[in-house]
Amino acid sequence: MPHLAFDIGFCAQLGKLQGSVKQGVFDAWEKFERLTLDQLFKDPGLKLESLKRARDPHIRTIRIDQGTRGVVLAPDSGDTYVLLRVMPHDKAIDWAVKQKASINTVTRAVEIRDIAMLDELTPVYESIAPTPDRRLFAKVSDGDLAALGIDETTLRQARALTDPEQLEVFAPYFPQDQREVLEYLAAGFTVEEVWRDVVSIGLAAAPADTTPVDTGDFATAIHRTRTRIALVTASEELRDILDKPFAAWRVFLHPSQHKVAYRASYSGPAQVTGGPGTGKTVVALHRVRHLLGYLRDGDRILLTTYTNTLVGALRTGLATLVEDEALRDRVDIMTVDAFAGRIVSTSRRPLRGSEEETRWAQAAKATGFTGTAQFLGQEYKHVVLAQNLRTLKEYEGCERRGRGSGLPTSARALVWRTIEEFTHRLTSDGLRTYLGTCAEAADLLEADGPRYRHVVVDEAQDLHPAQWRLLRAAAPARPDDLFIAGDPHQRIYDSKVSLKAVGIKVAGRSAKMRKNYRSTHEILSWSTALLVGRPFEQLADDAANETLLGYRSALHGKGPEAYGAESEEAELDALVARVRSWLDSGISPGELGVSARFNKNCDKAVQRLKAAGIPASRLRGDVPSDADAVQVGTMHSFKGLEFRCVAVIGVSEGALPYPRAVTPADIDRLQHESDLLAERCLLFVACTRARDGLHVSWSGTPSEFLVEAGVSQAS
Ligand SMILES: Nc1ncnc2c1ncn2[C@@H]1O[C@H](COP(=O)(O)OP(=O)(O)OP(=O)(O)O)[C@@H](O)[C@H]1O
Repeated sequence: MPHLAFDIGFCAQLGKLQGSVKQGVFDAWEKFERLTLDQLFKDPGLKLESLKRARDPHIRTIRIDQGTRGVVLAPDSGDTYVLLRVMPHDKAIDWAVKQKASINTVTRAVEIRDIAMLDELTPVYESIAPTPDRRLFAKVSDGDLAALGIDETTLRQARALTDPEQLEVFAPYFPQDQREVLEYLAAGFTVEEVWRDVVSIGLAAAPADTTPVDTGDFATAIHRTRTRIALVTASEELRDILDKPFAAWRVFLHPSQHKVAYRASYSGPAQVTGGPGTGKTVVALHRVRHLLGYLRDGDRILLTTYTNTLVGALRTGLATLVEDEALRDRVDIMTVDAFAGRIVSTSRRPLRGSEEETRWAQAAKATGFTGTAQFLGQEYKHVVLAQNLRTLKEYEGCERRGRGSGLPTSARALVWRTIEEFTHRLTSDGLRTYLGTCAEAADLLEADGPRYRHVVVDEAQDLHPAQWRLLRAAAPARPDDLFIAGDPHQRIYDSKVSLKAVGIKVAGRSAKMRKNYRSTHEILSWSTALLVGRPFEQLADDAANETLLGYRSALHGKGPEAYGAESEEAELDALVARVRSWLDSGISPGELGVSARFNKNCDKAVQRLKAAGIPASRLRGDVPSDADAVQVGTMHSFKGLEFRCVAVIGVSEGALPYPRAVTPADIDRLQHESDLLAERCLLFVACTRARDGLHVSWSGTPSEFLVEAGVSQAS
C-alpha cells in the first residue's frame, strides 16, 4: 500500500499554511493510503506529474488545492513517497525542477540539494577563490571529507569556499547531512569531533546496516532517514501534526537531542546546555517521558522551572508528548518557589519585590545599621542564604565569595543582627521571602527525606543556591536523580551559581546543543552580536567559560529591523504599523509578541494596539492571557517563550541597562558587572524569542547595548 511521508522541510512550513491547504495535504495523504500506485498515477485530482525541466526525475508534483502544489520525492521502487514542500503552483514548479535527491553513502539517508543553484554559484566562487591553501577547508583532506559523507559534487563546491560567510551563502542549497558536517568543520571542530558528535549520532538513530550502500535505492533510504522524514500511519496522528505545528518536533527529535533525552540511564545528575532555541525544553520533556516508562509504584517526578508562564508551557508540552493522563498525573509541574511553598505549607504571605527595600530599611533603623537597604538585601541573598549560614560565628568566619565590597569581621555582627531583625519581623508580621522559604523547605526535606524519584529542571541558569539545595534534597542521590537544562547566556535574575558549588556534579554527564530550531539565522546572528566578547561562566563549573561556538540556525529569512524614533509616541506609531504589516501578511495576533523592559511601556503598547483595533493582551505569569491577541509582556516574562514575530520596544538609553537594576561600581564592583550582564542578557532573551520576524525600536538615544553591537541607525 502506498504512503505519503513528510519531510522536515514541509513540517517547517506548517505554521504558515492556510487551513484549506492543510486539508488538501490531509486529502492527498488519505489518497495515498487508499489507492494503489497505479490508481494514484491515473488520479485526475492528484495529478502526480513529472516535470519537463526537472534536474531529477524523482522529483514530481501533486495537486494540493486550487493553485497550490506539493513537491514530492517519488522513488523508482517501493511505495513511500515524500512530501518535500507545499507552495503556490508556479513557485512549486520552479523550486521542484532545481532539486536533486541523493543518498548519503555514510549516513545512508536521503538528502535534497538545490543543484541548479549550486551549479550556478560554484564557478563564480571558484573564479574569485584565493590559492587552495587559503580556502576554508584547506586543512581537511579529501579522504576525511569523504569519510564524513561529503560526496564528489559537494567536495568541489566546498573546495571553492574561502570563509564561513561564503559557506552561509551555500548552506541553504547543500544536502542536509553534508551541510551539517561542513558547518561544524567551519566552526573549528576536528574531523574526529564531527564524526563523534554529528555523523555517528545520526547513524545511531537508524537500524545498524553494514551492507554496501545502494545509492539508487531510495525506497530503503527513505525509511532510514528518521531524522528528517516522518512516516505517519494514522489519520489522528496526521491531524495532530497539521493542527499543532509546534508539535512537529516530536516527530523529528534530532539525533543529538534523542541521545540525551533517551539515554537509558545516567549514573548521577545530568545536564543539557545550549543557546536559545536549541530544544533544551523539548529534551527535558522527552526525558520526563523516558523516565515515566521506568517509574516504580509510588514513584513521582518533579518537573520544575522558574516562572509561572513556563509552568503552563511545560504542562502543554507534556500533554502533547504523553497522551496517557494517568501517567501524566505522576508528574508534578510547578515553579521551584511553588514547590518550596508546598513543602513549608505556611499561611505566611510571600513578600513582594517592592516591599523588600522598605523592610530592610526598617530593620536597619531598629539596629542602627547605617549602610544601604540594597547592601543588606544582597548580603542576605548572596552570602547568608547562598552559603546557608546559620550563626554569627559562621558568618564572621565566611569568605564572602563573589562580593566586590569589603566587610571586615568587626562589622559583621551588626549586619548579622540586622538580618535577624529583618527575618524576625517578617515572621511576626506573617510574611516570608521566596528564597527564605526555599531554604526552610530544603531543611525540612533534608530532615524528612526526599519526595520524588526524579527531578527535571528547566531554565536552570537562574536558580539560587538555596533553590538548588531544595531540589537536591527533593530526590535521593541515585542514578537519574536530577536532569538539568539551562543556558548561562540567558541568566537574567541575580543568581550566579555553579552546580559544582552546590555539590551537583555533572562531569561526564553533560551535553551541549548547538543547533537553533527557533529563529532564522539572521535573527540569531543579530541577537548573538549583543553578547559578543562577554564572558559567561558555565552552569556546571564557574571556573570555565561557556561559549556559543558552533551555535547556528538552519532557517533563513529576513533580518531584524531596527527603528530609532524621535519620540515615544512615534515609536508606538511605528509599532502599530509593524504589527499591522505582520497581521496583513496572514500571521494571527496570538503569534505576535511585544516586549519591553518596563510594565508601563507594555501598558502603553496594549492601549495603542487596542486603539488601532488590534487585539492585545498583557502577558502575566499567573493569569492566562487571551490566546487570540497580540501578547505583550516585560522582557522578564518573555523568558522561555516563543512567537512567530516579536517587537522589542523601548530599547533606549536609561531603560537598558536600567540604572536602578545595576549596583553602582563604587558600592560593589563585581555586583555591578554581573547586574550589567544580566541587563544585556535580558535584551538577548527578548530578541531570541522571535522565529521569523524581529523589530527592535527605541526613542531618543538608543541603548548602549545596541550601539556596541553596531545597531544605532534607523533602518
Ligand atoms: N529537533 C527539532 N526539530 C524541529 N524543531 C525543534 C526541534 N527541537 C526543538 N524544536 C523547536 O525549537 C523551538 C525551541 O525549542 P525549546 O523551547 O525547547 O528550546 P530551548 O533551548 O529550551 O529555548 P530557550 O532556551 O530559548 O527557552 C521550539 O519551537 C521547538 O518546538
